Amino acid sequence: MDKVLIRQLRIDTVIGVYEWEKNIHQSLFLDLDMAWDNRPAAATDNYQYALCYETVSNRLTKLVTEKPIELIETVAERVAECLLSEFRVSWVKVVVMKPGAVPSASSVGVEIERSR
Ligand SMILES: Nc1nc2c(c(=O)[nH]1)N=C([C@H](O)[C@@H](O)CO)CN2
Repeated sequence: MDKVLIRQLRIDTVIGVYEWEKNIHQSLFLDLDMAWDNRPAAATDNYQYALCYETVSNRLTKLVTEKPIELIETVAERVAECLLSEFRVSWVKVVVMKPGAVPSASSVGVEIERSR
C-alpha cells in the first residue's frame, strides 16, 4: 500500500484536562501515515494527483488549534475524521505525542488507525 507520511508535525495549542493547562500552550507532535496511491502523481509528475503534505499539515494545525481540547485521544480522532472526509484518504494511522506531560517519560501519546 502506498502512503504519504508526515513526521513530527509540531502543533502548539491549548491541550489538557487540568485547569493550569487551560491558560498555556503546549506542543503536540503528530505522526501521520495516510494511504494514497502515489502512482498517478509519479506517472504524470503532476501535483494535482498528489496528496499534498503541506496542505494537510496546514489544515490539521488549524483544526487542532481552533478551540481548546482536553484529551489527546480527541485530537487523534478529529485528525483521523478530517483526513478521511476532507482529503478522501481511505486509511490513516495517527500518532499524537505530548512530550513533557509526564516528567519521568520522554513522551506519552496515543495511536489510532481508522478507515472508511
Ligand atoms: N490517556 C490520556 N491520559 C491523560 C491525558 C490525555 O489526554 N490522555 N491528559 C492528561 C493531562 O492533560 C496531562 O497531560 C497533564 O500533564 C493526563 N492523562
